[in-house]
Amino acid sequence: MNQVLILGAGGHAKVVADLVELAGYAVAGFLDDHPAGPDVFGKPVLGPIADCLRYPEHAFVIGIGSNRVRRELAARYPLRWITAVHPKAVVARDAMLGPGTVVMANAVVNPGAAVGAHAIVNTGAIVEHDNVVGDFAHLSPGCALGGTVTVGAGTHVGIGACVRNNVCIAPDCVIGAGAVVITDLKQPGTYVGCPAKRLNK
Ligand SMILES: CC(=O)SCCNC(=O)CCNC(=O)[C@H](O)C(C)(C)COP(=O)(O)OP(=O)(O)OC[C@H]1O[C@@H](n2cnc3c(N)ncnc32)[C@H](O)[C@@H]1OP(=O)(O)O
Repeated sequence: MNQVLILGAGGHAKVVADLVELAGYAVAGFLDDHPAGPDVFGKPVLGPIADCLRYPEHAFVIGIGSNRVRRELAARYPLRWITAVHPKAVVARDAMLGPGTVVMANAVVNPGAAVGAHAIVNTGAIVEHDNVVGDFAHLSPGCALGGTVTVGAGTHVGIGACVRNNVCIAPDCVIGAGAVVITDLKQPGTYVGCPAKRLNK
């Protein structure tokens, strides 16, 4: 059985550990620069993240919710990244999931969809047919993308947000909790409300 180490040891890392084990891997422990305690989810925190290079035999996954941090860690460390799918997620047989991507319980990834590397398809998120979801994106719990939606790399779609079919969202956007996106969002930025509008801050 593949031994997996998880980068990060916070709340998201716990959920990742749970699904990684349910997906058939053995979680050896966590690496975190500022852990809250010596163990998480019954597994030890073995050291800071930079120690990952001391474990060439292990496979890895990043259990950190920040899209920016996942991007930085993936660029810094040339590790063997697993893709992990919760056994109660539904992933079409032709859907593509990149390395480091996690798909959580009750999420659905429908036919023709492609999800990039180190993305998070969080609990109950719906990735409809022919969606293209970029690297380091995060689809929060309960969000729904209509058919043929594109979500740019590094974009965070907030909890419960909806995106109309055929809409394209630029990279590095934040879509607020509960937002309803009905037109293309061409500029990076934070968008909230129904219909979603750019937040001027
Ligand atoms: C398992 C997990 O937990 S996964 C993570 C799930 N979490 C999420 O999905 C969180 C998504 N984040 C949000 O919705 C945030 O509120 C953001 C990113 C949109 C905005 O956050 P901030 O930049 O900190 O904005 P802030 O809270 O200061 O609000 C600014 C304004 O936008 C409004 N606003 C903020 N969020 C929303 C929203 N989701 N919908 C509508 N209006 C909003 C606020 O009421 C405020 O309005 P005001 O200026 O008229 O008072």
